[in-house]
Amino acid sequence: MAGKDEALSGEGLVERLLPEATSCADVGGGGGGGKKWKKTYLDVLGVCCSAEVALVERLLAPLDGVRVVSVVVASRTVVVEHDPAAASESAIVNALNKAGLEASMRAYGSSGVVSRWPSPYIVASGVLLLASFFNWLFPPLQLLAFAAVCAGAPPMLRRGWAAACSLSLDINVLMLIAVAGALALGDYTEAGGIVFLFTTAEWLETLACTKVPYQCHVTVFSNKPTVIKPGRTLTSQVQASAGMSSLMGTLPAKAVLVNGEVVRVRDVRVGDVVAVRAGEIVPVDGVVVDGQSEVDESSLTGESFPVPKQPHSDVWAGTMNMDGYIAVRTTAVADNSTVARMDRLVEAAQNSRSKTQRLIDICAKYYTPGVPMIPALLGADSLRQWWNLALVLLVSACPCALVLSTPVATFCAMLRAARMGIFIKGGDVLESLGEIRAVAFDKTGTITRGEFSIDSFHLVENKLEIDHLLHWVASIESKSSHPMAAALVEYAQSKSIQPNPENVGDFRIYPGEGIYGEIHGKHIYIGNRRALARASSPQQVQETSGMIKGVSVGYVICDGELAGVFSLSDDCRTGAAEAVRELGSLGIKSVMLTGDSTRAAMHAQGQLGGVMEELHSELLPEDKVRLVGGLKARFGPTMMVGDGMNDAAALAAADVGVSMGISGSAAAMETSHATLMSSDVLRVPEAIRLGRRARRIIAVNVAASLAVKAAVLVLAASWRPVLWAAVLADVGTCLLVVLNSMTLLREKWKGGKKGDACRATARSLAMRSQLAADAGAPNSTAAGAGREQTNGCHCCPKPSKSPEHSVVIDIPSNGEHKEEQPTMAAIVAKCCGGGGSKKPAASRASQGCCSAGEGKPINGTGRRCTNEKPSCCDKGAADVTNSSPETAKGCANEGCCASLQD
Ligand SMILES: Nc1ncnc2c1ncn2[C@@H]1O[C@H](COP(=O)(O)OP(=O)(O)OP(=O)(O)O)[C@@H](O)[C@H]1O
Ligand SMILES: [Zn+2]
Repeated sequence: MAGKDEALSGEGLVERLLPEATSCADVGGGGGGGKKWKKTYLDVLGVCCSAEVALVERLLAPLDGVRVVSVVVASRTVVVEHDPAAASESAIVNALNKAGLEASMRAYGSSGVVSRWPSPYIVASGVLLLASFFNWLFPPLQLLAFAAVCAGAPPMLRRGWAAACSLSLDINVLMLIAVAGALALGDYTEAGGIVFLFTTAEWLETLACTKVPYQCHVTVFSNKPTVIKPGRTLTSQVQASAGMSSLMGTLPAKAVLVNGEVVRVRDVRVGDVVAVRAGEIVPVDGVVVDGQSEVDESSLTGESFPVPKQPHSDVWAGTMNMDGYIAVRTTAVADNSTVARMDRLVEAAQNSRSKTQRLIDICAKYYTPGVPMIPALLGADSLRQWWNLALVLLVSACPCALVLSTPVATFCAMLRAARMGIFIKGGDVLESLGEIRAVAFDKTGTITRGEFSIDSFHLVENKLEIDHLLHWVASIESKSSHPMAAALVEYAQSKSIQPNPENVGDFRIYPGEGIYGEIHGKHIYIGNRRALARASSPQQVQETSGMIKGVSVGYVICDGELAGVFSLSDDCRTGAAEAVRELGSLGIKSVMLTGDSTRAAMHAQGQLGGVMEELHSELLPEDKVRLVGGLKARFGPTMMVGDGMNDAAALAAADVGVSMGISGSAAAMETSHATLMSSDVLRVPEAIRLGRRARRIIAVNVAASLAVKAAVLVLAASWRPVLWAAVLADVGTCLLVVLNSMTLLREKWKGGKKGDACRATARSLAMRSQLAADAGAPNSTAAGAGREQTNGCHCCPKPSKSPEHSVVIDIPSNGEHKEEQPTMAAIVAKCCGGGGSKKPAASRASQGCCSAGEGKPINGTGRRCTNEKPSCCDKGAADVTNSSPETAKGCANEGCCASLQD
């Protein structure tokens, strides 16, 4: 990990992309000569296409004290890293404004607020042009068209002049030449028309580009914490939390420590405890240490329902505390918070160019100088016609629409993805998404929840005391982040054995095998058969084969002797089967790659209803890489979805690597090309669909801009060159391209369908009931739900409303709302194994209904709990052949699942 960080900063990526929040930090580091570098964000409305990028760079580079300039065309943002002592912000703004680029400092948190009204130049030129049309009443009115040119041209002149000075041929210059030509021909109306059309189109385009997500932010969130009124629906906030690039702006500037002290968010240190009241935005990433509440995480995960929080829950900066009070112990400083990291990624993504875009940029470079050469080749009847033709060609030489075709669509698609809780790290990734032919899923933590429950834990030959062994195992596992580790620690705790990680020495991780640690002088390995083979004699390996049956079996080897054996199991995520089926309907192959045992892979496959086309188990990290390579060769572009350390290499090797969840492993998130912010696997097919749509839209954009250009040229050459038509075609296609790209944003997300609401309710309710139970509320225990309810509930209560409505959750204003929930919650908790809550394994097991089971045919009867049912009840029947008392309780599953089969 350290090596990775170095590699990143070595490329200057981290440094280049310091977030807004750090703008005052000294990032000079070495070699800065004591200079304080600052990052300033500017809204530059005059940035219309990539042609202006060079202009901005040429304008700012000569300024003393400016270090790095980056331009984000799609959002019209210029980011300047500078030394405020040498180059002040106003100097930078002035330099850009001298060229008419309409630059302004971006206020903290706001972004690109464009005036809704056209500038006075546009209005004046429009009115004058209109008046000139009445020249049939009074011929001198013709001169008003000339006045219209004079009124509308100043902004064009300023920008064109700046471009000309830096020897670049941008659209302003082309248009000005056309206007001058029309005036020279005495065609005042035509000249006035060009000026008016061009300036109006520019304004409309700016409006379209900037209107989209940002304004919602500015209006809904302010830097001051907004108090959400009871009864207000969440959807407005969902719409508001559109783009991650502007999410940083929602962070409060100040945080309140529990002792009442108000500090700047930047000054909050790791380990500080901050107080977050109802309606406030969580200012830092951390862990809840006190209080309970529901938090709206839609800004990060795209999931529009509140997530209950209680002590030990993780919370993230930028999410909103909706009701209740929580005290949060910080786990990262503001600049390192998830939202800050995502912000940097999004910015980097916007700067990176996709293949298509690079190709188009190259073509555009030759296109502009190439087009005006054509009239010479065509030949014209008269000088006047030649001249007209030349002007039309000149206007058509602007590749604006072509250049805009890709970045605007990419930008909109990435915003759309961000709203769905998918972070895509660049246009290239988006393009690859649309080409995916095969998807490889990791099992643990991706297809399954990664919340194991221990089905059995035995001593072998009773040489040791179980309490001692459990204490050692729990102590060593406390140092591991593997999902199995958490289950083993919880299991020990449920037997009142507390782990003592401080006593563990020489802790080691063997990828794909297990872990090792030394405690109280004992050398202990915990892991699968590979670990057993590593730590004990081949004879012992032989003896243990078939000794215990279970989904996943683990061994504890103490000083070279097998001391304990345990079995554990994990349940598939809700929606996993549906996601794979949807991928199938898109013509995409799905395979499972897991480091876990073959039995575990089969078990998961059973829960999924056999939807996976291939299963590969007992893989080492390098095997996953090899298999991803194989998939690429066999099927074409391949996506890998994974969560763990053991997936990092495979994620990097895939065409698109997708990491799961903000709480997934950091290594996976760093190496992946995209991140699902929630643990919803259904977003995988949705992301692919979005990628395909983006590709289609880009293709339409490119085709339309080329076709319109071609049509104008053909018309001009074969019939009559009409200058204003050429201008209209040019600016019109620009606008069309922008509007077409924006359809990517507008469409409602349909991916969740019925499952979305089901899960939302399930998770939220199950955890609420847990909260209520903890608080000792009456009639709220899971055990309170009757059996007949269990049978009748078909596992997850179906939402009664349409999916679009069901994500609108009214925020309860008082306690009444909560009181009617426990019964529902109890049903959900009972049926759906806790609906994803991180409950202790023991309590999950006690819910009986659908907790851990076996996908294996029951006792040779050939009956199998196959599941075409909603996947929250995708739990197999119990393996009744297992004589272990711990697993015998699994028999209870049979009843529930069997009843659901009918
Ligand atoms: N901390 C641990 N404690 C016990 N066993 C472990 C531990 N870490 C790994 N193992 C064993 O090694 C196996 C492989 O682990 P690995 O992390 O490669 O895959 P996984 O997470 O189980 O599955 P997947 O590849 O689907 O995520 C596990 O199935 C488990 O048996
Ligand atoms: Zn995993």
